[in-house]
Amino acid sequence: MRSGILAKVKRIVIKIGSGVLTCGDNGLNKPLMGSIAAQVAELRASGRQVIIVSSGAVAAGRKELGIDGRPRSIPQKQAAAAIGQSRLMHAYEEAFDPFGHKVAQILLTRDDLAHRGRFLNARATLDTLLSFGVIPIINENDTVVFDEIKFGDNDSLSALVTNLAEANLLVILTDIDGFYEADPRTTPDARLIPLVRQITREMERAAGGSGSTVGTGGMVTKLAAAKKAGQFGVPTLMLNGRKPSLLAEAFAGREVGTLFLPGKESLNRRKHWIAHTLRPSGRIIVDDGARTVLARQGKSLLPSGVVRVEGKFDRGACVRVCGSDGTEIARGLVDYSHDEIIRILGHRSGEIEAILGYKYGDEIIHRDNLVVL
Ligand SMILES: Nc1ncnc2c1ncn2[C@@H]1O[C@H](COP(=O)(O)OP(=O)(O)O)[C@@H](O)[C@H]1O
Ligand SMILES: N[C@@H](CCC(=O)OP(=O)(O)O)C(=O)O
Repeated sequence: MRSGILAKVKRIVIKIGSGVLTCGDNGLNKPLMGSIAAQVAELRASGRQVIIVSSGAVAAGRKELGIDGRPRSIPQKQAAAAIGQSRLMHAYEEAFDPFGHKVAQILLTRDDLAHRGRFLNARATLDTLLSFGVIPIINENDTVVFDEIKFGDNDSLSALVTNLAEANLLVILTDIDGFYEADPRTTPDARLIPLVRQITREMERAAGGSGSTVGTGGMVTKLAAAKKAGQFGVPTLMLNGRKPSLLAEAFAGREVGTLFLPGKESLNRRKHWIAHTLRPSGRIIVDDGARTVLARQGKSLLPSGVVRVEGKFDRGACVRVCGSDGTEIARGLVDYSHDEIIRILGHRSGEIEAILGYKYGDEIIHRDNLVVL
């Protein structure tokens, strides 16, 4: 099954973790970067396109600044990223040069992808680079981000880039052989899970944080990324990137690492973007009747099912739709602002115009703009 899946893949996003690219306090692991470049060059020679999402800027910069361990403040981390990012790109240029491949740097914040126009712009740039045969290397723009516009970790970023690029495979290269039934740091005899058909709650509980001083998120964010890619119909292959030829071996048919299969039903690009890239700005609490029809029948959210609104947002904003127990059941783009919803909630759609003096439509969230989670 694996080789069947990998044989069909045309466009791949490869995420490379800090623990793969750096070796302790000695900065970037250039020999290993060379072997990754050789394997990527092989994939390119087989007619596949590759986009890299690379971590490592903070870890590389930290060495240059003489910071021991993790940077202690946000400005320190941002300064480390500023110096490390140029070192990182230089190392990639050197690694790909012997294979005749050019690389290009793309630094993103969540805002760049949450704005539909900028998202499409980034997409056009990616396509153009790929059409010139260049290998795009993406990282979070760590030097300028703050909480509101942050992806937070590159596992999440790689899942969003998979959507951005409409790739058919996400590869996560990390510092461990794959996903284990328990965190191997605390359970040394834990077994590797080679194939995951569906990410369960139990698996999420088995995923721990990062085991190194350079990684962010650990297995928690990797599972979340595999889940997001899966909702877009894309499988995720997690491999040990420290082993120099594993990527090539996996494509040659060797069953290494962990393969996460996508779900049977997948979201289209726009709904995936609403669910995962946009940042929700408020909550709409619905009654049990609305909850059932949204979840089971894929209907629009009408004012009659709304019980309460939390937060302030404009028409067109992305909001969470929650049940009365607070569980998030869906996410969507609202046709009315928070103060308009407060006035029409609990009423029939036919009454909207009489209450507001105007009407955009019958729905608070139209089903085309609603994603059940
Ligand atoms: N169930 C698990 N299976 C495998 N690794 C796990 C698990 N739970 C936690 N981990 C930890 O996650 C680490 C990989 O994540 P991280 O340090 O963030 O790497 P990266 O820099 O590649 O993103 C592993 O080294 C391991 O210590
Ligand atoms: N953007 C940061 C990496 C953040 C991150 O997610 O790191 P990792 O867990 O090693 O993939 C950097 O370049 O240092």
